[in-house]
Amino acid sequence: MASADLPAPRTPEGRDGLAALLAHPERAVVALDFDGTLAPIVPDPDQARAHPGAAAALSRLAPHLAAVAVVTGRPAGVAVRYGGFAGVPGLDHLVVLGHYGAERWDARSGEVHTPGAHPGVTAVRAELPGFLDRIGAWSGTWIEDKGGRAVAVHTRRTEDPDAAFEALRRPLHELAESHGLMVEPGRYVLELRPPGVDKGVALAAYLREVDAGSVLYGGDDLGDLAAFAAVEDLRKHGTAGLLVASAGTAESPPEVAERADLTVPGPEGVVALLDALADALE
Ligand SMILES: O=P(O)(O)OC[C@H]1O[C@H](O[C@H]2O[C@H](CO)[C@@H](O)[C@H](O)[C@H]2O)[C@H](O)[C@@H](O)[C@@H]1O
Repeated sequence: MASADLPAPRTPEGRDGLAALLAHPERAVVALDFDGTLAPIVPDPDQARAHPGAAAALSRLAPHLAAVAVVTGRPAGVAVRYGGFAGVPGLDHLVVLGHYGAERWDARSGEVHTPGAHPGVTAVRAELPGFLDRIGAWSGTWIEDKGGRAVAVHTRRTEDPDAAFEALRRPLHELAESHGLMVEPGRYVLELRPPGVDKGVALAAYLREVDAGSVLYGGDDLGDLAAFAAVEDLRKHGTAGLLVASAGTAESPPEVAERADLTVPGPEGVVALLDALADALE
């Protein structure tokens, strides 16, 4: 049963995706990015927390669905803590795919499975402060240490975050390449991490694992486009999918909203959508 509060996707594929979720929720997966989608963007990544209604909305929705997952660039354990996802009734089967799918936390076990430190990341973590000094990175450029699987360089707190970001692109690509890493660009952040997995690879594998009949994926940033591509590919092969952009601020990458079937205003809009879906299914 549809709810009056459910927004209508603007594409036929999106409308099919929503219809499939509502018709057969027991086969549907809802997968969401963390920063910018479930959690409002803030200047300090350590201060990011899920929207106050996020865990509650997910916990209302999850019992009706095949699965709920969070797919994030964060270490899985960090997303679990900042999301307040552990021990929430209804979220006892939640899965968090962290580090773009390299790590996995399962609510069932409470454990994180990680491939462990990557030697290239270990080397870059040591080299990066001196490297940024040498290339004259803008004042306010800041290194986020994400453990052994990635290191992120942020420009949000510089005087000109766009210029500081552009100035870093090439040198960081060269540094990453010299250590067998890749650069994942995001909102005023360039992340150096091992290649081989992305949100699309991780999402597609998870959907196969749970034998999903349909999927809703929501994201806000460039790293989410790989997951969008995975859903677009599944749609070509008969699995219905709804792509949701969490957008609406000047810094939201336009590519995300352009590719989405439905755009909602940031984490507030995402939580309202989850609640509307739960209303429709209850
Ligand atoms: O895949 P996500 O869940 O979206 O995580 C991607 C990166 O997000 C974080 O950075 C972003 O959020 C910060 C806190 O709001 C913000 O300050 C920063 O400008 C954004 O780019 C995080 O810090 C990264 O490690 C993640 O890779």
